[in-house]
Amino acid sequence: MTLLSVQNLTVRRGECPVVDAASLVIGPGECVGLIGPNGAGKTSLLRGALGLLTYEGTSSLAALSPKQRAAQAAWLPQTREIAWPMSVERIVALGRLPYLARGARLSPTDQTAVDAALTRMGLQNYRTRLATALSGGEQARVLIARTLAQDTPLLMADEPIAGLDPAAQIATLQVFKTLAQEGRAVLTSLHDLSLAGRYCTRLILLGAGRIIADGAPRDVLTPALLAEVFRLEAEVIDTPQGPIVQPLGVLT
Ligand SMILES: Nc1ncnc2c1ncn2[C@@H]1O[C@H](COP(=O)(O)OP(=O)(O)OP(=O)(O)O)[C@@H](O)[C@H]1O
Repeated sequence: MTLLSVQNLTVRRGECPVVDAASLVIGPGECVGLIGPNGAGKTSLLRGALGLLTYEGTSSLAALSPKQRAAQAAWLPQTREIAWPMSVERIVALGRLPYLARGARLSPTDQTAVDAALTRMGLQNYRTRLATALSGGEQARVLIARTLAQDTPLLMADEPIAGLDPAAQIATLQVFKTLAQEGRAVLTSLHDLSLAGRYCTRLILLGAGRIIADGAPRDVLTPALLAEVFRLEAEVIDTPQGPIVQPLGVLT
């Protein structure tokens, strides 16, 4: 079964392709990390695949109606600020909107999904707090919980752990890994290469809009590819949990 199929996806910003003929297929059980330097095209690839940017090529998600797409994939954009003075629980419940008739109240199924999302993100005690009165990292966790409440086969997230403390970063990636183990799939951009190596089942390395490598973390996180794509001198250390990348310097 395929949860996302993208073929020859090209996204242009002006004349220039910032995603250049990218193809990828994601199935249940995969936690896929999208890595690459700043400006490589990670956000553009994710947004293009969702049909949120004009694109050439095909994407199975972009081809769906907005309602069908919302039932297939939850989307966590890079921007994390919560503007609405609502309780944490109500913000998370927004993840259920695709399933609710206009004006309808949450069903027991909806409430179960909201409760499960709050629990997964360790937010049980934040339920009644005003979301706008939380710290940046806490708000980020609330918005991740909102995508979890959407309860979709596929979760797509753009730098979900940016701004989270180390424990919250690990806890969040563990949630993503568990979702994959439960038979869903995750596609997430990440800048922490060691966490990407430890928690993702597969990494896609993007450089200047093109997919340079796509495979098992240890096959993608090589000193040669890190040098070529990130201009990074780095040591890759194998551990039982997966590869750890120790950056040593910048190549000129
Ligand atoms: N609104 C825009 N107009 C023109 N060019 C843009 C626009 N947004 C992004 N770009 C360009 O598109 C390219 C890819 O940007 P994108 O945001 O997809 O990269 P990214 O890999 O997500 O980067 P980062 O790691 O910094 O978030 C960059 O060269 C960027 O300058």
